[in-house]
Amino acid sequence: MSIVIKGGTVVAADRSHAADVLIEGETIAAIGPDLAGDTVLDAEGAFIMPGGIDPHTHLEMPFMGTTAAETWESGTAAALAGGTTMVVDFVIPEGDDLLGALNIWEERATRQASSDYSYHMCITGWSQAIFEVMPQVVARGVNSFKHFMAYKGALMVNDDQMFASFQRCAELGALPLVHAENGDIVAALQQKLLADGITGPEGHAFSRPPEVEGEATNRAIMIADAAGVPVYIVHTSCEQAHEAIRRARQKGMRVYGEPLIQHLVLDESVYANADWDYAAQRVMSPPFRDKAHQDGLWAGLAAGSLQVVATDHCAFSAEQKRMGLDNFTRIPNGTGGLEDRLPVLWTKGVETGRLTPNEFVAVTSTNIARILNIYPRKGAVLPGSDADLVVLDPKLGKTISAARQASIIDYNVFEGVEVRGLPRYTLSRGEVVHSAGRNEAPRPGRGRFVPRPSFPAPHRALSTWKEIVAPRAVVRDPALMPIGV
Ligand SMILES: NC(=O)NCCC(=O)O
Ligand SMILES: [Zn+2]
Ligand SMILES: [Zn+2]
Repeated sequence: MSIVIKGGTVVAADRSHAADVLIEGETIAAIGPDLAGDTVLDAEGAFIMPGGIDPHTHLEMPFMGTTAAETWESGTAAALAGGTTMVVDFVIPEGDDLLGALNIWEERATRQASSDYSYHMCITGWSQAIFEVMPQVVARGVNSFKHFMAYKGALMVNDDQMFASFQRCAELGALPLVHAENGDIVAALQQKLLADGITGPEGHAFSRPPEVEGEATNRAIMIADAAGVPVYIVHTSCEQAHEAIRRARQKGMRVYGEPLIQHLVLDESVYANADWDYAAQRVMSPPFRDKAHQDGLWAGLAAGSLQVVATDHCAFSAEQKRMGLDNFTRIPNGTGGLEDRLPVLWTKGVETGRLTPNEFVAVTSTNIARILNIYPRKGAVLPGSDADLVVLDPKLGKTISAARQASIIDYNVFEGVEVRGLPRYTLSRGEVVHSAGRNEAPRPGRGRFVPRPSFPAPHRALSTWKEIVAPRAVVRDPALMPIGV
């Protein structure tokens, strides 16, 4: 059984060209003119792209005394409806039990996911047990470890713990990820704001100014450099953090930055909204910033100093957000975006000329697959690649509305935004899993785990260079040395 996608323009990260795409089974078999297959999908006037990969989701995440309401079933269905064919979710262990947590995530995902998926493992403390189990996590296809510099008293790790974990990542050929905000200063600012009588969602933004993100980003990069490992900074939201990443890259460090679609499009004015629910539903960390920061992020994506656009999809219901009605520090942090990332980025990025279609593909799919070591199985339109594809129709549009979304959340932070560039078709491993205008039911259990092997090459390059430039004692002729007293 084969499928041919006919009449479209193939848009890859490096070029665009008119071609048909032939799919046999789960993979792309051929790309070229006049291909034939059992089933024909019309791509006239549309772009054939690699399916989106969201490298940053928290489906059913236990956090801040509750659990994110978006399930693996609804979240992955929402992803496919929006053209994202793979998600990478964060496993949060309790204490040292990394493998136990991985099993819990595996159970949920295997049962519910309709898109493909993979995991990052979170390091929320440090011990000999964690040191010893990290290779087993890598052996199970999880090659990235996330560190929270924020959320003091909960998920936060200190510099010495992070340094130890980064060194272990270097040994294992694994990639450390960092949530970079100075958790000590955030906690102190939160207490000061509450004492000053600021209890509403605006307090959340005041307690996390760009400086706390910039400082932590610089520190994370310094620690990664000392440990001799590349580093990936999640949800880069401001110029201070971007500047740190840009400067490190100019110095030759392998540092990656990930803006979110929310930070690119939504700004801090939401927290001043008179409607408490509206403001609280937009509480996430880091908070939304002003236009100057947004302009910097867009420029970084075009210039290549930032590589990835993610969502950090961590979606709580309106009721859950009300846990912080009289205290902003109790509002569960997180927003959604899985279903909207591609169309919003297309509309606000490509249609405005901030990004080319090829850059769009790079930051939503190809760069992510490369950084996470699953390219070209994912993130590519090439013979042999998984047939995870989006036929994106630049004329197909909608007004975003929670009332019509696949996500089960009862609001949408992009409510009312008009977008174009919707998927005419989404294909996951050769199967049409979404067609425009049809509300597909979730297909729990069809998604598959994508193992990500360790990738020692960047680490080896770094350690080779570090060895060459390592400090060395000067060998002096004893005959020429001054005589000691
Ligand atoms: N970002 C956020 O507010 N919630 C999800 C957890 C995290 O990534 O920090
Ligand atoms: Zn985070
Ligand atoms: Zn996150």
